[in-house]
Amino acid sequence: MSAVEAREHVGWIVTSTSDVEEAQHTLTHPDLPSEQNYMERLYDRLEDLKSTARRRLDEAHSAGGGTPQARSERESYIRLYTQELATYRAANMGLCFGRLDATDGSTNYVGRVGLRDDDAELTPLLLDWRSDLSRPFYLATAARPEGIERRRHIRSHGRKVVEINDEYLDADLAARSGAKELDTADVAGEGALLEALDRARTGHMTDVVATIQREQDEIIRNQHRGVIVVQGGPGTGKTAVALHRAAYLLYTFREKLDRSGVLILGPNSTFLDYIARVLPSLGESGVVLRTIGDLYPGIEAVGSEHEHAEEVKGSEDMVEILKRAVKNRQSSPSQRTKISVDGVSLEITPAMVRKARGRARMSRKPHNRARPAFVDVLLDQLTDVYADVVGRPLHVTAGDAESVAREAALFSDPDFDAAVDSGLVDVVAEGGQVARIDEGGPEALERNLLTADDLANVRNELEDHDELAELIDQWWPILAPEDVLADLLSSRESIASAASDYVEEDQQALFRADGHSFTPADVPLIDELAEILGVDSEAEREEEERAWQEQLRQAEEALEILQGSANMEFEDTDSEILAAYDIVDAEALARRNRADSDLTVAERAAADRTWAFGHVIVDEAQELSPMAWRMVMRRSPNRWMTLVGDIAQTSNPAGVDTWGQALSPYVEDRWQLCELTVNYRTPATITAVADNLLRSINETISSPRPVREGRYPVGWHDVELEDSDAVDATLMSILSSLEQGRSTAIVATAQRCAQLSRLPELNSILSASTEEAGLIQVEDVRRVKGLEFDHVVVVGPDEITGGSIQGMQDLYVALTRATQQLHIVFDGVVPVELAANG
Ligand SMILES: Nc1ncnc2c1ncn2[C@@H]1O[C@H](COP(=O)(O)OP(=O)(O)OP(=O)(O)O)[C@@H](O)[C@H]1O
Repeated sequence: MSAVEAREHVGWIVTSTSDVEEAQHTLTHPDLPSEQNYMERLYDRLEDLKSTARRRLDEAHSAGGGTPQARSERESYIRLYTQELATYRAANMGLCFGRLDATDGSTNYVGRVGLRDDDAELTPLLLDWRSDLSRPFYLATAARPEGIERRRHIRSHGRKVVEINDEYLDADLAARSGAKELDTADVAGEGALLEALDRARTGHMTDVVATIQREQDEIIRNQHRGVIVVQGGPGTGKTAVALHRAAYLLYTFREKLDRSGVLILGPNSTFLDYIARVLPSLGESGVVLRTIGDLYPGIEAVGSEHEHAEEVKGSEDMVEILKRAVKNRQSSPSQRTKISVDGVSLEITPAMVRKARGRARMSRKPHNRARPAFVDVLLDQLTDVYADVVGRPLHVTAGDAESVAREAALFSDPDFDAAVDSGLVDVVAEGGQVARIDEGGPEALERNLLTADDLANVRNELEDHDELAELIDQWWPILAPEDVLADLLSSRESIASAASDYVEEDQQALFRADGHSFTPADVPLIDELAEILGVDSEAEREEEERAWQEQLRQAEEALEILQGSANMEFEDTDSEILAAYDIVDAEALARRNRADSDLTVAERAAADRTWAFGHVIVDEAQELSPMAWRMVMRRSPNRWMTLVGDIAQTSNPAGVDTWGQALSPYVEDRWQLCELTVNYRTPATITAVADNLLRSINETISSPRPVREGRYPVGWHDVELEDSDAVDATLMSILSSLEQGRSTAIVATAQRCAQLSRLPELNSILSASTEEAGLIQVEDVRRVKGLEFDHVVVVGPDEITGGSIQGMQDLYVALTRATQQLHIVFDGVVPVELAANG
């Protein structure tokens, strides 16, 4: 399908095949003055609303004191006006970009934000692009006009309207408007998009709200309340769609999502930085942006990983290995241990510890939360031992006096001899030696000299027993997930024990030296361990709530005391005198110590491992390993998710091969697949080369249709890569041939990047480049996922394909990053997969 056919596919009425230059040619539209007036009116109204929000915000800030209720109301107002102000500020650029003329004669303007007049009827002046009434702006076609007869695209610079293009959805009206006007207008609607696509790229993505296409809009507004998967090739706008969907959902389900938050996960921090401005430019700030590497609160995974380790750690087998690693920390002694309580020596046998461990395991609670069971069973047994030793009358039936005396020492009971003499001790002797001392049976128990209170006291004493506490910490320690993982990965013995069924090579892959920082592949393991251990924010919250109630009780007590003494002090004095209890209530007093009350939902959600997000969006979702899916699914108990990705671009060896396989453990087949089929980034000249490679990766995946033909052929350069001078000279020659003022990425394997960054000529160009003049960067091929540049120079394609298990996919990603020009620098051999075009 040609670029023009692709444009028809996305729903434009194309009556001419003119290119970008022609589309940009602006005819003076007869409505330009009236549209300029309307634009002025909109901006004036926006200014009014901004100053009102600013004034209200100032008032809310300066209002002091008040009851806790007033304080919390004030905080809500501050949040509300801050958000309003951010929305109005964000709407400043390109405030209005469309107009819809309906067949019933009504007219609506479409823009970044909804505006109403301040008349009595609050007449709508501008529709928010996300409102239902705005939908035909994105969806209406000649075949399905949705009650619209004309769609107008308005381009402006600041307040100045610079271009108006009309699309007629009604043939009669188009004819009445005159054929010439119709042709030009129809092409110009397309021109708005082509102009946007042709624009020089900075290091940051921009929103596409004025030019969202039909198939994209259908996904953005998809009402399915479960999992939707957005599959699309490179440049089809998956990221754009994901971000606009977040803005749409926050607008449409504001109340619910304001409370629960939206999480957007991206592949790496460079990518998050690249997309970070899109949502604020749409007026949305309450979204948590994270990578898998920083999704676990308090952990920042910056280490790098060998891909074999990435594969092993990503496999779901790790769940069992981690469980074993935790089990291995639940130990029992190999010998009897003695502790002394009130001068009484108590013996703890391995069997007693094993019994406690068995009971704790049987509780089926996570490790840390099973510890109380372990402690309980151990203390019960020790209390019994104490009772046996101290309180229970014993009965001697046999044995010689000497042996009995030796046993007496064991019991540290000064009255033991007396007990033997009086026949209270039951010693069983064999062969002239004491074989064992029986508990004495039910009658003896009945005669136990310790009361229930005595035993309770003994138990309390055992609870506070330092030596015993240390032993318990050895046998059933409280564990932190990051410590368990660090200990496991840095000990070959621990790995061998926990992963005994792994082959040597896989065990090796897990090992790393002590003190190594965590990698992104470690983070899902830490999260899994947090589950196995029971590191639970819910429990922490309960604990916090208990602490809060305690603070409140203490504050009430303090105020009561104050009140009591005030009654005495002020008995005969002026009743008008204000006492502390008049102006501070218990809650306000207690609240002074509470620091977290001002946190936003996004801040609280980001800090809480167990936060249940209202909606979760995953970009480049094909990169998630089975372990990472487990982690992400925990954040989305309601399974309302938008997963965006392209399985042809999977570079994680543990990543997704098929969506069904990745999702079935969580939602079986209850997920919806939406596909994007048009490539907005890469022109056809570049796509042709990438398509050759795609066929080698997966024959069944069809490549998206490019919307632009492209002005430049792909450049091929045969250079000996080990000859640094030659490489330097080639790169210089390529860079000087590129259109200036545009961004350029030189993409290679990490190893080759290290060589490139030492090339003298290139280095001086790199350090002198600026964003304004067109940034030039050297980028590791593993870091360019999701990004785009005007020009891309791929160095050493065969090194990229041979450099990793997913090398072909990495090269495919690299080839599809350019919006304008692609150059390929190879060393004698062009990978066969590209050769058709070499
Ligand atoms: N409707 C649109 N109007 C204008 N620009 C668009 C539109 N859709 C996509 N684009 C632009 O096309 C480019 C590619 O979009 P995006 O990065 O979202 O694609 P992607 O499918 O996520 O690509 P990849 O999988 O390769 O990372 C971006 O510059 C984006 O702004």
